[in-house]
Amino acid sequence: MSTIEPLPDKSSEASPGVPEVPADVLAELRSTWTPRPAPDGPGRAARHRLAEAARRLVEAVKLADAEGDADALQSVADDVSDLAARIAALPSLRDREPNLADLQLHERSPLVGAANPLAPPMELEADGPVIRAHAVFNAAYEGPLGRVHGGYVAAAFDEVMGVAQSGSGRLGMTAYLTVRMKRSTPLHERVDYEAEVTRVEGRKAWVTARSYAGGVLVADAEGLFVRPRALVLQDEARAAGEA
Ligand SMILES: CCCCCCCC/C=C\CCCCCCCC(=O)SCCNC(=O)CCNC(=O)[C@H](O)C(C)(C)COP(=O)(O)OP(=O)(O)OC[C@H]1O[C@@H](n2cnc3c(N)ncnc32)[C@H](O)[C@@H]1OP(=O)(O)O
Repeated sequence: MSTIEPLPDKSSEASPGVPEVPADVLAELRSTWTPRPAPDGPGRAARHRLAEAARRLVEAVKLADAEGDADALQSVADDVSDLAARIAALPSLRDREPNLADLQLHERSPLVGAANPLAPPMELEADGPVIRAHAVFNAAYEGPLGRVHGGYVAAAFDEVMGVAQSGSGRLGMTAYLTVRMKRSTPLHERVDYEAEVTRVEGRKAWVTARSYAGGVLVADAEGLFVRPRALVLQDEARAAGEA
């Protein structure tokens, strides 16, 4: 757990241009990702454990010293290669229809997914229309020495802001994302995020976000999320059916 103070709560400061979203609509939009569900069985718990072990593996590989014992490196390369083949031979999600638990952001996402070894994983939390998140990036995410790669800085914002757009009452896709990296984002320490919708116009929602390390602002971002035309047509057909 972090020892830093919680970020200021801005959820009561209604932004102009953001419609009030009924609680049941927000809950429905967020049902695929919050709260982080407990594993729905021993297989899923084992899969999460596997992903966590794979995260440690990736970081250890990243840090393995080329000036160390070359034979030992060759030997573990063989072992890891065998292990990859063993895992690939297990029953695969490619072989069946994914269920709801498989599809959850918390399961599969490359940023928050417990089953995805690429995910740090980030933790997400809804606070009214504001989404808060935190993550610790290990050595595998290094760009500048000791600091998080800018692409991952942006990816983390996309995830948090992609979830925060639920504050607009519906979900779209990232049309643009602008990140201002004011300071470099540190590795190995908790980074906090907050994001919220600032404006909604038709199927467009603008979202802003900030990240902090040790309580100090390191980056902020603005993005536009657009509900694809095809989905808007589906929404309208559904609404007409319900009327
Ligand atoms: C859809 C729901 C999916 C959500 C599922 C979530 C489930 C879990 C819940 C939550 C988790 C979220 C966590 C994940 C977060 C990650 C999100 C991502 O990374 S998404 C992947 C990266 N983004 C893409 O791949 C987009 C690629 N682009 C497109 O598909 C289209 O360009 C799209 C949908 C953005 C717009 O296409 P059009 O054909 O529907 O609409 P047009 O007519 O082109 O634009 C509509 C309006 O938007 C403006 N617009 C579009 N793109 C713009 C841009 N780049 N900059 C400025 N304006 C733009 C246009 O000028 C137009 O404005 P005017 O109506 O004329 O005023």
